Amino acid sequence: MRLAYLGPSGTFTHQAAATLRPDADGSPVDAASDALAAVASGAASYAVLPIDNSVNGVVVPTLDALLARPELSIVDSIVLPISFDAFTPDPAVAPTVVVSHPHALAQCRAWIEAQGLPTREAASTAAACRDLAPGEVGLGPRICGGLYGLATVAAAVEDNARAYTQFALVSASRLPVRADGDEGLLVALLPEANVPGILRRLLGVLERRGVNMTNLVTRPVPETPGLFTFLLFCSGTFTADDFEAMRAEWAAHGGSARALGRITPLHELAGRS
Ligand SMILES: O=C(O)C(=O)C[C@]1(C(=O)O)C=C[C@@H](O)C=C1
Repeated sequence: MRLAYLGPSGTFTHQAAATLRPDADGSPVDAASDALAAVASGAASYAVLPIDNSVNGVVVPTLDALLARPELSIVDSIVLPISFDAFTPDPAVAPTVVVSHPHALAQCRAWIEAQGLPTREAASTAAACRDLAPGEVGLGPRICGGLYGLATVAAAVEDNARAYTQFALVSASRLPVRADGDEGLLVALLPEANVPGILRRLLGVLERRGVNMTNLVTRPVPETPGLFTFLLFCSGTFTADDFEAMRAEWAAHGGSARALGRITPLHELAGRS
């Protein structure tokens, strides 16, 4: 069974994929859209992608790729602690730039500032570490040091020692929509039109049903300039029937709802060690 993940070997996403589906044959790809294209075409049974980080927020390329693939849904998720080490391919050469995934650079601001170095973005943490030239410092998971023959400049350079990223397992099969206990649901709501009060009316459905919204993200609808999809990160307890009733209410208020799948609200982790 093939599983496409944001690669190359050694990314946090690789670690999430190996934990979610240890039996799968992992296949690294360069971007979220490529991973979902592989599932949509049947070339892979699953994809694993990062969704949101407790420090830097949602991973926009993953959300956009999911919105573009209504035939796919999130069937499982995992939340992993995130810590970055700084690596160099050649300790004898003075560092000139820090390279990593934009989410990694955003989570290590204090350390980067203390070095007084500029930054450069890479497609992933492991891609940054794999492609380092002398004088470049890469930020990535500890495993990248051994994988890519690098020397460690500094360990655990993140600003926040309790950072988490959530990763989604995506497949073409649709699970019945429900959530229980500390699970949540990610819902895409497309308003019919951008008119005054539409968001308040749509969110009223959650309030009346006692469903908590833990995050709200808006993404443009590429085909309709000025129209946005609202992505609702919800937490609560729903049955499939509850969701169908909510979907009908949203439709009555001018919104079409699609459940992207079950996720873990990151605030649920606040009390965990
Ligand atoms: O580059 C990686 O290692 C990834 O798996 C991507 C990613 C992300 O998209 O946020 C995953 C976790 C970390 O927060 C940093 C980068």
